[in-house]
Amino acid sequence: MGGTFDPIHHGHLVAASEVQSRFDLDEVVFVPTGQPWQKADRRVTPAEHRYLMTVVATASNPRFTVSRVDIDRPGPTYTIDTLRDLKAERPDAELFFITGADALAEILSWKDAERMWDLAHFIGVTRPGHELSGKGLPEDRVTLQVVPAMAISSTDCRSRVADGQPVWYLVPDGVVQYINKYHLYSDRQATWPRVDPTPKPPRQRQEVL
Ligand SMILES: Nc1ncnc2c1ncn2[C@@H]1O[C@H](COP(=O)(O)OP(=O)(O)OP(=O)(O)O)[C@@H](O)[C@H]1O
Ligand SMILES: O=C(O)c1ccc[n+]([C@@H]2O[C@H](COP(=O)([O-])O)[C@@H](O)[C@H]2O)c1
Repeated sequence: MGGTFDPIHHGHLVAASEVQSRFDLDEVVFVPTGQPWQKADRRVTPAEHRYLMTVVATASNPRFTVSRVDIDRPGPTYTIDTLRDLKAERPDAELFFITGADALAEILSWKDAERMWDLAHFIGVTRPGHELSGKGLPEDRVTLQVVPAMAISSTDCRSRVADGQPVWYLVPDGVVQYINKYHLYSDRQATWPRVDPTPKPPRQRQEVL
């Protein structure tokens, strides 16, 4: 499952868990994006923070792992490269790519979209507020899957932190604590690519989380 994960939330985790169970997958690999080129118009938290929050969020599930392939590859992140890198690491694996309804609707705008179908089977999952459709996509390479509705977005989580609202139970507890520890989102200063996951001294605004 690829994503910017800024931050990872329970919508991502429920979707991944549901698809793992439905398709009896051995492993769900969470792949945080390096440079999400279709989000170039907004600030994105340094990749190292997003990667570490994803590790924290998935650590307790033995079937969940996190890959660095996208954050270690220079340049814009393209799923065609993600799939090639994962296939190179796991030559015998059958790959499935999990994507939400909103992302699936844009998939034909992705780089080399027509070449992706040979590399993985795509699972489009339901997401509140978005219509799930496989229209225009190859039927034998795309499966639509209903998952429990979680009306959560990373955008909303970031806004809540910035506004001093809680994100408890929208994201895993460890992610709340990670956000608090590194003061993410509270002052909107964590901009890519200035990566500095070094703990900063505690500040007054800690109590907002
Ligand atoms: N609540 C959700 N339910 C189902 N799928 C989701 C949900 N949130 C995100 N996804 C899917 O997870 C993948 C990664 O999403 P992403 O990291 O961009 O999260 P996001 O909440 O959409 O972020 P943002 O609000 O910053 O755009 C995408 O395929 C997206 O469609
Ligand atoms: O390959 C592309 O051109 C492409 C364009 C936009 C998004 N993606 C991938 O789609 C996944 C979800 O992306 P996002 O931006 O919604 O978090 C993530 O793995 C991205 O790398 C891929």
